[in-house]
Amino acid sequence: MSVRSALPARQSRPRRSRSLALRTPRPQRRFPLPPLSARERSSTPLPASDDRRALRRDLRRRRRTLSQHDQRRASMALIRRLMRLAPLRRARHVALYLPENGEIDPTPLVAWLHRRGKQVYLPVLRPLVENRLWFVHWRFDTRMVLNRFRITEPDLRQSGDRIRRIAPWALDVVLMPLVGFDAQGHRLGMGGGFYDRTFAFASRPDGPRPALIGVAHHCQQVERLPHQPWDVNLDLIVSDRQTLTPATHNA
Ligand SMILES: Nc1nc2c(c(=O)[nH]1)N(C=O)[C@@H](CNc1ccc(C(=O)N[C@@H](CCC(=O)O)C(=O)O)cc1)CN2
Ligand SMILES: Nc1ncnc2c1ncn2[C@@H]1O[C@H](COP(=O)(O)OP(=O)(O)OP(=O)(O)O)[C@@H](O)[C@H]1O
Repeated sequence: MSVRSALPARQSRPRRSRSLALRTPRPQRRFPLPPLSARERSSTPLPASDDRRALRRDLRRRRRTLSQHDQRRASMALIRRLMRLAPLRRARHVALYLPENGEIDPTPLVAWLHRRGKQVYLPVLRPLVENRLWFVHWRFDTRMVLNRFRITEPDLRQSGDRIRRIAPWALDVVLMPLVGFDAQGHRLGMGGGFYDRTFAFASRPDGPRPALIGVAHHCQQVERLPHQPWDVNLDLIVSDRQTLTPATHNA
């Protein structure tokens, strides 16, 4: 399926004026990141820190610097790992995302999912409620729009029979885009708390819940991330290099 073909042309963001950029002192970077070689990019852990915003920015920059070739190779390696996972092989309803900003690309999995009769869902920013997601069935005729973060998502304004939402608890597997992760299974997302809020119910011991699988490039692994009380626990983290089962939570 062509993801991008139906998309509206991108508009460039307004640039900050040079004079403003010169007048505003740049904050001291806590994680100076010199340009990395391809090998270094995928193996250097960043230091532990509680400065989530700075870490988020640096990790986002890190994944953005991957070449198209590295991106494609990482995506294929990720897909090969995902296809082996029992929760995904068993699943009927699978949520993934359209990659932005250097995120590892899970969409080559879609053909495999469809061949096995599985239904694929995409996150949509939930209207009127603060930072929560809906999940909408993604079909060949789903009309797409850009949301306020300029991420492509299904258009909620299309006619009722073409828009099919699923309750988050009814999903079998959710592939969650990570900005960072550590070996304990702690995660760093985009900072909106969208996935944390939407899947907060998954921390309760009873009731149905999807398998939450964080996905990222190997170079997004850091030594240690602090656990926040509201962080949803992941069942697995899969990168292009490893499949990680978080041993303990809240450690
Ligand atoms: N591909 C993809 N789709 C996704 C997510 C994601 O992480 N990746 N989301 C996962 O949650 C949701 C969108 N969440 C987002 C949260 C913050 C920003 C963001 O760019 N924040 C800016 C500040 C924006 C502002 O408030 O002006 C920033 O961090 O600089 C983008 C998306 C739903 N769709
Ligand atoms: N279940 C929740 N209920 C209310 N607020 C929440 C909940 N989960 C997270 N938040 C709030 O969302 C904000 C962002 O959280 P955090 O920095 O952990 O985001 P993130 O995990 O990077 O983002 P995401 O969940 O979208 O991937 C925090 O201010 C946090 O208090």
